[in-house]
Amino acid sequence: MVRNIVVLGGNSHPRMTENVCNFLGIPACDRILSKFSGGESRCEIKDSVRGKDVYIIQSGSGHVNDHLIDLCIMISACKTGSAKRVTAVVPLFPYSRQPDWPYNKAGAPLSRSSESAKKDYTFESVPPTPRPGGPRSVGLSNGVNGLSERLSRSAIAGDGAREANGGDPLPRRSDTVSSIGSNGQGVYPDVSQRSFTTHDYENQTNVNAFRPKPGYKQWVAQAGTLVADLLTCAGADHIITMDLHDPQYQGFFDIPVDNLYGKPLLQNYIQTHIPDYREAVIVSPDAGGAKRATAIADSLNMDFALIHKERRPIKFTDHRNASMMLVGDIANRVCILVDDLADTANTITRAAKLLKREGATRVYALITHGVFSGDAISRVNASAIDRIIVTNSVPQEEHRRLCPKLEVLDISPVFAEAIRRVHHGESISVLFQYA
Ligand SMILES: O=P(O)(O)OC[C@H]1O[C@@H](O)[C@H](O)[C@@H]1O
Repeated sequence: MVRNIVVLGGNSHPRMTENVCNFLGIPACDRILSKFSGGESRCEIKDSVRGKDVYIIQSGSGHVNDHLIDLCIMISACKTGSAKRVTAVVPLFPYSRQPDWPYNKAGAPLSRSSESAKKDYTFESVPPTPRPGGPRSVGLSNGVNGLSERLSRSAIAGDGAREANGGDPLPRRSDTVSSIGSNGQGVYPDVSQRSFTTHDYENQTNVNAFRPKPGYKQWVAQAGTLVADLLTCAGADHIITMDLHDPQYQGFFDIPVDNLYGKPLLQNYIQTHIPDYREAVIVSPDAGGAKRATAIADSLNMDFALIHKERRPIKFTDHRNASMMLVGDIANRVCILVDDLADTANTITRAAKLLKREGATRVYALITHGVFSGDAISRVNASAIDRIIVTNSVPQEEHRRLCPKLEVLDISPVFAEAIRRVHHGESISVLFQYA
């Protein structure tokens, strides 16, 4: 039992608050956190925080914007309630991953959350990974070869082209059959009516909305700085988070940020759950995550391979689509994909398909933050991934119910210990070896 600590939970991850309190041997702070009928947040702190060291647990998932504003209000409420210090404990930090500029070359397929899109994934990039003399992918057994053909024709035909036989606008999305309506048109004629993912930035050909206007370089709001400022202005003295997509994001703050690592837990899983793991290959599904993945490969003395998202033109007419290319030999090996985040799960499911096509015997995906937005769980279920392991940096109960391939590693002890150490002014670097 630690003294003078108050742990206050937001609404984003009640299980995490409960676990952390159990580890620390203290009850969670009593509070009301709800909404007024007009939609504004209502926050009342029912226990005294005067002179206390307060830790507010709120993760960046679900209703992210509501949770973010609730976090700001809770921080402010504690500060004005005379708390000595307020630390925001944010296992998955919101708005720390957005691209600062839309890609101006073509890329991955659109992803979306429509109910109608929950089957018939091909996991193909269009065109497929080029291999000298290599065969084209045959797609999954759920049969979308015709679509694959049609889409590759569309890629070659170029922007605005129409199919010779029907004259319909060509379909643009490549990974679900249901993206093509019965009239042959994409089901999302209006970009404003559907969810947006970072893949939309990559694939500007899907929607005219991403075509830059002549003479104007499109400006993308960089909310990361604003969010850092909001938390600091609200009164946060300290941030504890885990596996920031971009570790440099810590520099957006002028208060201390402790960025804990998921690596020791993931590493421990490999050592204890994957038979003959030293014969397996660690794979990064994109160049951005290579450092994270090689760190694990180096620690465990394992081989490493990289999937490179090729966004440059690979032939004259294929100027609009990204392919994934494997760098490294994984034939007849178990592959372990390592990434910080699965959001739409587009990246890892496409990577898994590529790995199986290149001869992988089994594919694991080890991910710190399993956001699984939209139809991601269905996508994972239908994919070539054999086992997917995530931490509970965001709630995983529902995902686990829907996905038999999913295993969850509990990070509450890491956060509880980080809180205890920060409270006592002890070093937290030992947690970087935690397993
Ligand atoms: O493909 P989804 O799951 O949407 O997004 C996850 C990917 O996007 C990147 O920022 C992450 O590092 C990860 O590679």
